[in-house]
Amino acid sequence: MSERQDNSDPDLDAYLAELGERVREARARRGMARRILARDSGVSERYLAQLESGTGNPTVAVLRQISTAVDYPLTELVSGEKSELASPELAPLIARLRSLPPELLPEARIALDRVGSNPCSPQGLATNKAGRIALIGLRGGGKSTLGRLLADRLHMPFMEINRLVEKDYGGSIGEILALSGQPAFRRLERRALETTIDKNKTAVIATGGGIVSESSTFQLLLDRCHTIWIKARPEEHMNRVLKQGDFRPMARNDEAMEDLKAILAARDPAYRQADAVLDTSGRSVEDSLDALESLARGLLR
Ligand SMILES: Nc1ncnc2c1ncn2[C@@H]1O[C@H](COP(=O)(O)OP(=O)(O)OP(=O)(O)O)[C@@H](O)[C@H]1O
Ligand SMILES: O=C(O)C1=C[C@@H](O)[C@@H](O)[C@H](O)C1
Ligand SMILES: [Mg+2]
Repeated sequence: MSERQDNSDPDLDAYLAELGERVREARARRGMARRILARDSGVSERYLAQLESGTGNPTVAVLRQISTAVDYPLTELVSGEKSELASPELAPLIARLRSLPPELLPEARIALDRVGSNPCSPQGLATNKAGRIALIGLRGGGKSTLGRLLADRLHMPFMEINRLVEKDYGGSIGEILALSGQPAFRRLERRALETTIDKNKTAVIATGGGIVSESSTFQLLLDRCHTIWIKARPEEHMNRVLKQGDFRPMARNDEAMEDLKAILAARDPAYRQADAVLDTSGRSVEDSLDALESLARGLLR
């Protein structure tokens, strides 16, 4: 990697500032603290900080290491031109189509044609969701607290994806991320979701905050569950996460609040795709639960 030799080119300065912003956003969408990206990419934390602030002039090799670690296309990182892969609506669709065996592609095309010609089709798709309610959103929103209580009220099983992942792996989420890394965690998360959907026609499912960062897993969730985004003000997310004794996916440092806001902003377009939204800011658990129950009953009707 090379340091800037001079700063006399305003166009280059603007480009490097935008490049830094894109790296930061890709990192936030994955919920990776800078320290973790440094570990996974092999690029020093200090250099990443420089790059993100627009004062580093990275080589292509360095950008390639970063793009692999955050699993974001190198060409988009460099060019800033958003292809379909950067669109939160299109990317999961494309990922889903790519994952299909070739013999199913004609059937997929026919299904897509039907969506285009039949404005009532969302109702048809909703039947795939059966009686499953999935709660999504950043840590501390209240997915576990409210999900368990909602399941009691609706007389449904309560499933917690992170707990299923831990059971499958035989260790904590922290250990999975430290010992096996993000990609392994995302594969376990996908498997836990598939099993939960296969085994439960009705359930309240609490997901991990980062499930939206893996397009194909998120698309599966949107297709097969009624989804509700449980949100709160950034300060409340932070206070609640702190009370639980760890910071993930933020880093334990002075930038934690900045990280949290960046993660929320990067994931906002994905979280917004939920079928309903519940804001728990400044509300009691009981009050939020009542509101959640009425949203859930509305979706299940
Ligand atoms: N209105 C509210 N709704 C839900 N939880 C609330 C509310 N007000 C305060 N809380 C508290 O906030 C915390 C929410 O934590 P919880 O573990 O349920 O969140 P989560 O979304 O499951 O987070 P994670 O992604 O870490 O699993 C709990 O300690 C809960 O008591
Ligand atoms: O928001 C996130 O990126 C995460 C949230 C947690 O539930 C865990 O799933 C993991 O720490 C990642
Ligand atoms: Mg939880």
